[in-house]
Amino acid sequence: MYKILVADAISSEGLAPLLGHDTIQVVQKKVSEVDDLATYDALLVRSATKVTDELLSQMTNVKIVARAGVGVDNIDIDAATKRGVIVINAPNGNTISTAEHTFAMMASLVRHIPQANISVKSREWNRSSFVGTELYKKQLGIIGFGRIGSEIAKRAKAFGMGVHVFDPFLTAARAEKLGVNAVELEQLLAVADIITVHTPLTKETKGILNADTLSKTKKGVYLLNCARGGIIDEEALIPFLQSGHVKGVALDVFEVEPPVSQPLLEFEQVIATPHLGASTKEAQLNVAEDVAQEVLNYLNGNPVSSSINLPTLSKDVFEKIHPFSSLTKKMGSLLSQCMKEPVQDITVTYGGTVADLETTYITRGFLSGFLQHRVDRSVNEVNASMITKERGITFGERFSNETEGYSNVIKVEVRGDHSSFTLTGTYVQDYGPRIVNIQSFNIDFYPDGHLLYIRHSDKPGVIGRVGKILGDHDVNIATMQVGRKQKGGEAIMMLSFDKSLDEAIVQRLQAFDDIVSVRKINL
Ligand SMILES: NC(=O)c1ccc[n+]([C@@H]2O[C@H](COP(=O)([O-])OP(=O)(O)OC[C@H]3O[C@@H](n4cnc5c(N)ncnc54)[C@H](O)[C@@H]3O)[C@@H](O)[C@H]2O)c1
Ligand SMILES: O=C(O)CC[C@@H](O)C(=O)O
Repeated sequence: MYKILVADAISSEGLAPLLGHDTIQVVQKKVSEVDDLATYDALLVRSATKVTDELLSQMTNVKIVARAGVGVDNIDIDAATKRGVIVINAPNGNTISTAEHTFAMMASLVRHIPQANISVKSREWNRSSFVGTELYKKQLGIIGFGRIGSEIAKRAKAFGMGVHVFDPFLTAARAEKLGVNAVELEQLLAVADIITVHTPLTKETKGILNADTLSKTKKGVYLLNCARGGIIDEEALIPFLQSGHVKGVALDVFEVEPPVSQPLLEFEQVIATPHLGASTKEAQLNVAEDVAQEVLNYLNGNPVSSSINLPTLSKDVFEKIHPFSSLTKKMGSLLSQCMKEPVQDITVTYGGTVADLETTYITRGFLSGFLQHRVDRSVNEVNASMITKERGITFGERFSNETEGYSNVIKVEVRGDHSSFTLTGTYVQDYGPRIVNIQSFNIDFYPDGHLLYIRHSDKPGVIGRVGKILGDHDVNIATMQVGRKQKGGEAIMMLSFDKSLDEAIVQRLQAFDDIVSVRKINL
């Protein structure tokens, strides 16, 4: 049974994909009203709930946090990642609503509609105070040209406006396709009659419109922020409003929400809404449906397409990758149990058909399998790279044309303080995962269950003695593979059993002269 906590006001209709399953219980309550936080598998929020490290530490069973919206600034992504909790959002569902809201704010701003509305309702008829400005032929500056920014550009062009955009990640081809003028920030500031911001709030975008950049704008400029509070520095705005340099400002978002003591709200020429960009029936239905479906996918072991802390994969791609990431997880676990010393570096080399896939995900599979024996917290594809780095282990990927006769091959080399260990695996269609080389010994076995890895001398009688000891302890050998490089040199054995071996048997085997080492492995 999966338990899902819906902690903010999310469209009930949109949660339909999660309802009506015998195996899923959906609870709609604020976090503060829940006393069994540790029993929940998934948490769904909008922006009201702050998903902090502290909250996650209480939700010890949570596997996924879903944000029904775009911005994830109310979620501590690093804390979630460290705990192996996937964070997803709903990036597309509220784009149109927010673009339309921004446009409504822009029209309201230049035509003084909110002020005129208050005036008329106060029984005044004061037409001369509300003379506005046309949008037609005005120059619009858009900072941040993603989903919402580009929808605003389309609408601005329909209004006959010139559109200038600043976005360091915007390609010239996309700007040309959308018919906008891609410029540097300074050029945008100099040319725009109206500036609207549509970036996430990051270290780079916080205060992107500040005292310095505002001083480079045209006198009489209008500003809008329907993205995140803080992208326009609220305090820095005040003198520009007082001097009339900034003619008007429209704010849907604030550095502190609700903005109870925000002095900007005292200005007649500042209009505001209470974070309403995404507040339409359509947007709320869209984002709720999107996250509900994604949570269902994740809990059912299927890929999610809008993860913040995991590479996003389509179902097709996931199906291609899954056999390889399962193989590398086993390889990581096997290698970690064979090589019992501190590790400095891990290199995963891909050859053949697997090299064309999203290998970062497959490498994360190896890291999570490897680390699960070395860390005391849950590790999975979400937090594997982060924990590896935290442990000071470097890792990288290589690609090779060498396939050693297989259609696909994954070779891992792990370098430790005193030695290194290599392991090669392949996935054979209709047959499954195989380990085909250990430490340059060719071998062929299925990486699963209870195994024993023995390094020994290639001498008559060694295999017989191993068999006898196991027989003496009533242990049935399920499979046995041997490999050697040359006659009479060192050799390896990989045995599999139906149950885990007692440590005493391992000790007895280890005591033989001709046995170099014995490792008990559980996969
Ligand atoms: N008011 C609301 O209710 C509401 C609703 C939805 C989204 N939002 C906010 O709007 C913002 C944009 O949403 P979106 O869906 O368009 O996101 P998006 O990711 O599609 O677009 C953001 C764009 O900002 C650009 N960008 C990043 N750093 C930049 C920088 N330093 N300078 C200039 N551009 C930069 C990115 O390249 C990207 O193109 C988000 O912060 C989101 O939280 C607010
Ligand atoms: O949940 C909301 O209404 C706000 C959503 C919006 O800020 C977002 O980032 O998607």
